[in-house]
Parts: sequence; C-alpha cells; structure tokens
Amino acid sequence: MPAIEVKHLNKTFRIPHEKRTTIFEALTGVFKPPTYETFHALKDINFTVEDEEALGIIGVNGSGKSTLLKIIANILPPTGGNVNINKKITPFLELGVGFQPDLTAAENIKIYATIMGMQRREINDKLDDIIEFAGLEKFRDTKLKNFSSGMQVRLAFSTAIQTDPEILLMDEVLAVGDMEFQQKCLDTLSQYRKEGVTIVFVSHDLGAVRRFCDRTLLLNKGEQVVLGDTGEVIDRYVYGGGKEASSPDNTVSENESEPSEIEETIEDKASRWGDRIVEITDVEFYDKFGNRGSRFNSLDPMTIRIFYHAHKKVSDPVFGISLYSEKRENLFGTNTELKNVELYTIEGKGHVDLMIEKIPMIAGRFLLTVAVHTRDQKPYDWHDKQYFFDVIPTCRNVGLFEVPCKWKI
Ligand SMILES: Nc1ncnc2c1ncn2[C@@H]1O[C@H](COP(=O)(O)OP(=O)(O)OP(=O)(O)O)[C@@H](O)[C@H]1O
Repeated sequence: MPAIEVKHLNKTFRIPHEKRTTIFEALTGVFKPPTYETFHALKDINFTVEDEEALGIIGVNGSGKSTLLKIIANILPPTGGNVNINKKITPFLELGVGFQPDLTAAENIKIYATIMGMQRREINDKLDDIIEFAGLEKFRDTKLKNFSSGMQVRLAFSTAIQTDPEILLMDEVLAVGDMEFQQKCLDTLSQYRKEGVTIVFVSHDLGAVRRFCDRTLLLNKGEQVVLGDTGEVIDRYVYGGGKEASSPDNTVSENESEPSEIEETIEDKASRWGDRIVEITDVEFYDKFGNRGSRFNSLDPMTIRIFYHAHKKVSDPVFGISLYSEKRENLFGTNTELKNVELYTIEGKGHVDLMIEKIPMIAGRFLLTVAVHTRDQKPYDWHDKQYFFDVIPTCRNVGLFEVPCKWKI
C-alpha cells in the first residue's frame, strides 16, 4: 500500500475583490455584498508516494508546492479530490508555530516537543541534544523574543527531528540557517532515508532534491507538469525543456549549417526536442584568447556561445546548459532565468554567451546539453548532450574538480 495517495486534488482560494479603505467606502459599501475572485492554486493533482520513497516537489515561486504540502499535512482542506495517508505523518511545516516569545528556549522546547507528541521524560533526556543541535547552547535561558527568526526555526527543527517520523514532510527548511546548520539538516535527512522514512521534500535547492529524492513532481501554476525520475525531471524539464516537447526526434535540423567538428565527432547523437520556434543553430567554445576550439586548460577562462534563430518574435526565452561527465553524471546546470538575466524579446538570428571565469574541472571529457525554452519550461529547442569539450590538466591535484583550498600548518 502506498504511504500517500493524492487523487484529483484541487484547491481554490477566494480572494476578496474590493477593499474598503475609507469610512465613506465602508458606509456606502455596507449594503453591497463583497465580491470574490476564485484562484486555482492546485488543479487536478494525482500521485502516490510509495513506502520508504523520497519524493521531491519543485516549481517556481507560487506554483503551489506549499499549498500541496499543507493539504497533505491536513493543515489546509482541499476544495476537491482527496488525500489518503497510510502511516504516521510528521510535518516539518510552519516550524515554530506555537512558540511563546516570553518563555526561554528550554521552556519552549518542552512545550513544542509536547505538541509534537513526545513524552515528558523523553523531552528531559533529549533537551541538551536539541539545544546543541540547534547550536544555541549559550541561549538556553534566553527568552525567545530575543531570538532571530533563523534561530527560532533552528530550535523548532532541532526539536521536531527528535520525533520518530514514518512520513516526513519538509518545506524548504534548508533555506534556514548557516551552511553548518544546513549540512546538519541534510545529514538528518540522509539518516531518515537510511532508516526507511518516507519523505516528501519541497525545495528550491535542486542539488539537494537530486541527492535525496527518488522521484520528483514538477508543478507550474498549480498544474502537475511531470512526475518522474528526479534526474530526468531536473535535467529535462528545469534545465532542458518540457514534456510537450513534441515527439523526440534524433535528427539534426535540415537548415542547420555544416555540423561543427565537435558535433561531427560525437558518437551519440542524443535526443533533440522542441517546436523550434527558436532554434539552436550552433554551439561554439572559445578559449581565453578568443580562439575557437574543443580543448581547454584546466582553470582557464572559457566561453560557450549558443547561436540561435528565432523564427518569429519571442518574449522571455530562457537559455540553459547542463554539464555532464563522460559517464553522464550531471555536474552542473544553469540558465538565464536562474541567473536573473532577462532576454526580453528576440527575433531572427543571434547568440548568447556563457562566460566561465575558470574551468574548475581538472581533466577529462565533458558533455554539454544546451536548450532554449519558455519560462513555463516548454522547449523551443533542446539538444541533449550533443556537444563536448576536453579539459587538459594544468595542476598536480587529482580528481574531477579543483576545489579552492589551502593547507595550514
Ligand atoms: N491563503 C491563501 N489565499 C489566497 N491565495 C493563496 C493562499 N495561499 C496561497 N495562495 C496562492 O496560491 C499560490 C500557490 O502558493 P504556494 O505558497 O503554494 O506556492 P509555492 O510554490 O509554495 O511558492 P514558494 O516557492 O514561493 O513558496 C500562490 O499564487 C499564492 O499566492
């Protein structure tokens, strides 16, 4: 039996149309019934989470992730459809709700742990561990009103993890705290995974989603875009394009000019998707002197130039790349939207450059996916791992990447 079943889930919010801000408006409007607008936050969402599975939920701001998690946690009622939960659920949502500002950290932990279902003795035994995990030893007897919001969430998270969850719902907790605390949260998540806890994990941190989640659900404007293998969803739908990618074809467009030497030699002519309203016509690599090539020194600058042809006026296109090792492990991905670069409107032929300040890879062959898509992740043109370049070592370190570091003795 799956741990969670979500069937035909819908959620609408009623948003009041007019706001009476003056006394006159309030008096004259008193007999007018208020009008509402209906906002569809979730539209026909269907999925199951299997026992011991970790499911990621991703999507841009406002796509409905938190609303979905709150309905699963029974904090919000659905407007339509239903959710079946077949195990004990522990939501790490709205962490710290119920904290009392005039009580100390230790006192708040006791109350909060009681709300989370822990026994008094268990709480007393674990109190020191909770405070230590939160890194708040010095603030044990400080009143909560003197805590920053980050400190409060750390305290709530540290308390909440002491419970014994079977299903864990986590909403963006990793955005809280410093690097060290985030690492502790990730370690806790790994531990839960090992113990077979079923996890639903909402995050903007795609690296963490990739590490922890077997499958991932992508939402957009309240709709379920795709649910599938995490790597596939992130590579193909976030960096690469979308599902309405039409039928995949393995051909290279007819009007594409002579294939570059890089394309020519690549053995695996991988997939290409998209309606090609904006077409990627070529990809070229340049070294620090502006020479085109396919072999680069490690730690040198490099530019990836993507040539396109927009067959009509297109607003807000997003260009993206994904880098892979020769073994096809995804190493890095980015796009113009993630880097807050607006292209506004494009038409006709042009190019965009991705400038790499220092190639961090030490040595080897690297594959590249290049894509152009809409902000809604519908692909115009997606070239999956169709390009490659080689990196030549310039240092004596070993491994895949140069990590900036120093020895101190
Ligand atoms: N109580 C509410 N009343 C009206 N609209 C709401 C309410 N809660 C959420 N919404 C709207 O529903 C949409 C989805 O919100 P939600 O918080 O679920 O998105 P999200 O994907 O979690 O976003 P983010 O990544 O920014 O947290 C948003 O447009 C939001 O404004």
